[in-house]
Amino acid sequence: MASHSQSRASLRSERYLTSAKPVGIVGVVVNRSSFRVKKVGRKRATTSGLRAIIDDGVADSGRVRVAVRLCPKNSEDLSHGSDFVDCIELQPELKMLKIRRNNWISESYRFDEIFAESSSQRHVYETAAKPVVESVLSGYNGTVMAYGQTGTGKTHTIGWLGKDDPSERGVMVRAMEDIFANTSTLNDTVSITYLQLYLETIQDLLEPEKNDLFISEDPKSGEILVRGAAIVEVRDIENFLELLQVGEANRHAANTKFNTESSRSHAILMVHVQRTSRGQEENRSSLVIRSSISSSSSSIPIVLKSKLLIVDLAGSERIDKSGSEGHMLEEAKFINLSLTSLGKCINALAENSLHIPTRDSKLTRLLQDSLGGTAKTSLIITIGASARHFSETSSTILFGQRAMKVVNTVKLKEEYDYEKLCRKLEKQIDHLTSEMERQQKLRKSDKENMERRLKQCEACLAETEKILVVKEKHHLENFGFQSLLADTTRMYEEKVAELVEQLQIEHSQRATLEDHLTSVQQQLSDNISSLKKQQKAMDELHLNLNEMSKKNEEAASVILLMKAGKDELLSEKELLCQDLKASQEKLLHEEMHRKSLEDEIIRLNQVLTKNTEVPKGIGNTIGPSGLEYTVNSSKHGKPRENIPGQRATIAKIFEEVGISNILNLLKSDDLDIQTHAVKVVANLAAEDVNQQRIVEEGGLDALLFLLDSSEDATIQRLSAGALANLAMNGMNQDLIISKGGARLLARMASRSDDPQALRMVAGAIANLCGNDRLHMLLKEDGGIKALLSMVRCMHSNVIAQVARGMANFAKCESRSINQGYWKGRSLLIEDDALNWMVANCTTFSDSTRHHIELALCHLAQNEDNALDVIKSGGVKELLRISQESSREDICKLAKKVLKSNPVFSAELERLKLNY
Ligand SMILES: Nc1ncnc2c1ncn2[C@@H]1O[C@H](COP(=O)(O)OP(=O)(O)OP(=O)(O)O)[C@@H](O)[C@H]1O
Repeated sequence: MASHSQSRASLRSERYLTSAKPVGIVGVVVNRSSFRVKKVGRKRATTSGLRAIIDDGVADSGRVRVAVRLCPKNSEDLSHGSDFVDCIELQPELKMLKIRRNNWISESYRFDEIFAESSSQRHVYETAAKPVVESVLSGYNGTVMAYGQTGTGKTHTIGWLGKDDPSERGVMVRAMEDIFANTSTLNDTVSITYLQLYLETIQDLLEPEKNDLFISEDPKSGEILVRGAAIVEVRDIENFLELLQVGEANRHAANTKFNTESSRSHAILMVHVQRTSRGQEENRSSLVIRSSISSSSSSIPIVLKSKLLIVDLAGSERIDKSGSEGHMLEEAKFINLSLTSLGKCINALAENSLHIPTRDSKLTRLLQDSLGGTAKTSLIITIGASARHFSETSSTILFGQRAMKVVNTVKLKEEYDYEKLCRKLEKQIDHLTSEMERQQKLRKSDKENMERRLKQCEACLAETEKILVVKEKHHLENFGFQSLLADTTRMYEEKVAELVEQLQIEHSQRATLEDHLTSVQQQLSDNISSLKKQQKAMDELHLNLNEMSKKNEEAASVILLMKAGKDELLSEKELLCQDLKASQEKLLHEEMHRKSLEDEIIRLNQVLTKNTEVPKGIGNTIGPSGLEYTVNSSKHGKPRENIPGQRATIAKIFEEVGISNILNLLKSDDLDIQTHAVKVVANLAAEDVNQQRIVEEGGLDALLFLLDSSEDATIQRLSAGALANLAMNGMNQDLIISKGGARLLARMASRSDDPQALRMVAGAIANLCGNDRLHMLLKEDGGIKALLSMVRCMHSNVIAQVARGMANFAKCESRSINQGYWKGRSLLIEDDALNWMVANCTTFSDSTRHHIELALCHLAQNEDNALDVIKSGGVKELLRISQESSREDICKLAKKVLKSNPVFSAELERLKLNY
């Protein structure tokens, strides 16, 4: 890739190419008859493809090949058709043409190709130009040139763009198409330079400001260069066409007699093709330099550079005939000068002259390489058939004939990319240098190791020698010492034996002493420990003694105290005995008194019972207190005590017996006494004055206890009656509820079927209903539900109490609402009392009915109950009450209720009822 971009860069400027880049040029002379290029897509063309191209290429002899193309007659020719006959006769199959001077004289000429008027552009290109293009793709220089009289079709043949009709494309466009098709954008570059030679001045047609460009020759390669000319890289055919059009627009043209759009300049298109090959280029025997490069450089890219010149010469015509004047005359002179110079060069080349006058004109200079140089050249001469231009046609044909004699020496040009080679070699050198350094280091360390080991060996050797010398010396001395040593040893052994003996004696003595010492020490320590023990025992004895004497003292004082206490106790005992005796006497007295009281109570109860018995057929009424009073005489006409009389009797009992004694009797084990006591308490509770004392003395608790625990139905009924009486008082109501009285009453209501008992329970609950503060608690304890449930016994007295309770409840609730203490749907309705009221409004006795009516009116007063009242049919009932109730106040109340609430009026309207 790097080398590729390098190649591109090197093509941007010829100056750079020729002066700076270190390239090696390999000149190879080849002598091949023809070139064949494998046609592959430009993008697919590969390096190996290029190599194949090069290897397969076969060059021709190198002679300039000349083709003749006959131009179709133009309008002018046709208009002069009658005056002049054609002077040209073609024999394409023989590649010959005949030119007639007159009716008698004609000359025949053979050319490489003859193109008739009808020859297509494609045929002309493929026959005359394509071989040159193929050789260029193979790395050789090539030239395709058109020469001929003005208006004979040079530009048509060479430079026609064929924009409207692609079949009309000329050599330039077709050549570029082939080049693009056979090169790769990856490895190859194609660039162009487009020049015109006008009035002996070279102008860049792509950058027209570059005028009067200078021609030079590469001293090494002999290549002709135009300094400063733009070399524009071309990507594809479209890109080329654009550039060509730019160039055409800048080309100088004028209207001549012969051609209305005559090219007055020579146009030279230079196509630079650079192809890069990579990989193993081993078999290039031609590469002399290869042998001087090591085998490792075999992958160096080889760059093939070739150049294709496509030249559209200006028209060759006789000045007098062309009708040029003034500036155009100047033009014509210059054109003819350059063409004449071209002719001269060709003549010289054809005659193998030593001197070729290429420097006579810039045209010949530019074409130096194309004619007699290293390029493969194809010349297309264009002629007209009209005899009018016999002279020009004849000279053109002669020009072509001479050109056919010019022989070129085709050369292949390859370059090595030395920079890349250098880089690669430098890399190898670096690698080898580092490898060498590494080896040197290894060798150095090996050498050091060896030297160190050698030194060690030498030292070892010296040491060994020393040891050997010493050993030798010792060996000699050893003899003298041995006898002396034996004597001395003997003597020492004897002395040692003596000493050992002495030592043994001393040792045994010492052991004896040590044993003695040990036994003495042992004895001593035994004595000391026994002394210590004795001391300790003494100390303990002392302590015990002290404690005992202390305890003795304490015991003596306690005994004294006890004695005093005993005296005291004895006197106390005496006093207590006296008290006990007195108490026993008192107790006896009280027992007797109690007995007499009990007798009295029994007697009184009997009296009371007799008095309160209700003869059959006579209804009882329940007083506001719930206590039963006889209100009528007995059936037998026997006069009864009236209520004040009873009260007086009870008050008398109360005064005489005392409330606490009576309440004590409630706890009696005797059921009779208990029953009588409950009766008395119940009757006492009917009096407001007694109620407070009964409650204060624990009467309420005792009654609730009996209600809860007694299994006797009479006691339960009487207790309920007593509770009913106590429940008349507001304060008691609070206490009854707080002590669970409502729950007990509700339980009794659900368990009992005795109408008398239920009447007491209903009376008690009805009294509690009269306290609006307790409504919620009463409901929560099941009081309301219990009240309603008792209607099941269908006993009028019970129902009367139930109705009274409802009236009480509804009235109090209504009052609370009015006072703002309560809001919302009635608790009675929640427990389903309303439906019963509506259904039973007219069922019972007057007093019961009044209670129900009142209850209904009060419920209807509450707006929140209105819908329930309507739903239950209560409106109709209210209307009836307002109209039919036997109590005036209830009638009024019902009317008021109906009037006050518009929903009732609406309901009445709906029912079509009037009030
Ligand atoms: N083979 C051909 N077939 C059809 N038309 C042609 C052919 N040759 C030339 N012509 C027509 O003849 C006219 C002149 O041709 P052209 O401009 O190519 O001549 P020329 O030789 O380049 O002239 P000049 O030297 O003055 O530039 C053009 O209109 C061109 O189309």
